[in-house]
Amino acid sequence: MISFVKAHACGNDFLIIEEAVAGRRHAELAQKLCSRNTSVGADGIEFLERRADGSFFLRLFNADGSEAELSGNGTRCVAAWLAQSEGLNEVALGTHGGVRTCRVISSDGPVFQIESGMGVPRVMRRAIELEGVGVVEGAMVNVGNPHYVLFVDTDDFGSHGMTWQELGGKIAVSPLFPHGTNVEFVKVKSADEIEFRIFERGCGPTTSSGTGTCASSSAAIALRDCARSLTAVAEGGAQSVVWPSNGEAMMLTGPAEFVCVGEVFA
Ligand SMILES: N[C@@H](CCC[C@H](N)C(=O)O)C(=O)O
Repeated sequence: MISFVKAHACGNDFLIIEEAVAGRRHAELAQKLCSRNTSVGADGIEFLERRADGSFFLRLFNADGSEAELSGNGTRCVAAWLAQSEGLNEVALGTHGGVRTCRVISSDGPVFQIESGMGVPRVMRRAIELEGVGVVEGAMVNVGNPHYVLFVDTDDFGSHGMTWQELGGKIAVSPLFPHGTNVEFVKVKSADEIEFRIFERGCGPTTSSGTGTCASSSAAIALRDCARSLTAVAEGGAQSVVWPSNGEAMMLTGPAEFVCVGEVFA
């Protein structure tokens, strides 16, 4: 049996498991335990390593067993857990995408509001050509992990005669991105509000993404003249970002909520 915590951030859900009990089974555990029909179900697993010097390191595995550099929402869920279980109201969490420092702003029962330093986004305008689709105009954005951001103005976020889920699925696995990419479809609603949809690498359509929020927002700020402080609304809810200047870290604020703790056969 493996002990876990389940938490979500705007519906983007994660299991938190101590690295010490993972053995070398990270990918296998992710595939097994993230299954929504046959196990607990989640978009990914955050494996929490406690290092001898007192620092923390997170390894994120997507539901398909692939390892990603980091998750913004998953990191926030872990920060909320460390606040709840160990009273750490500010914590630095190492990830393969860089160290993310998270600070509890408020809490109400199982719901925590947390501000996270998300590093400096890198935005590069880039048109891509997809077989059977044609040219797609968008931007490659790196926020510790890779994203491709497209701006759309359709009611249903579709583009190129496809639903956003269909087009997102094609872009995510295009050979143009050898390591795959997360994909966001962004609508600018006003100077300080965007709405977006997310096709996540290694997991598919999700209701929210922390790094996706940062990628979409930084692209909207850099390429669509949006305000440096804005609200990004996904299907699972809103998060807010502040990006003081292109060379500075983006700050992301949003919720994390505990669902349950338990033990699972694995
Ligand atoms: N939902 C996450 C992103 C998770 C990682 C992603 N699937 C990847 O492979 O990069 C977030 O909140 O950032």
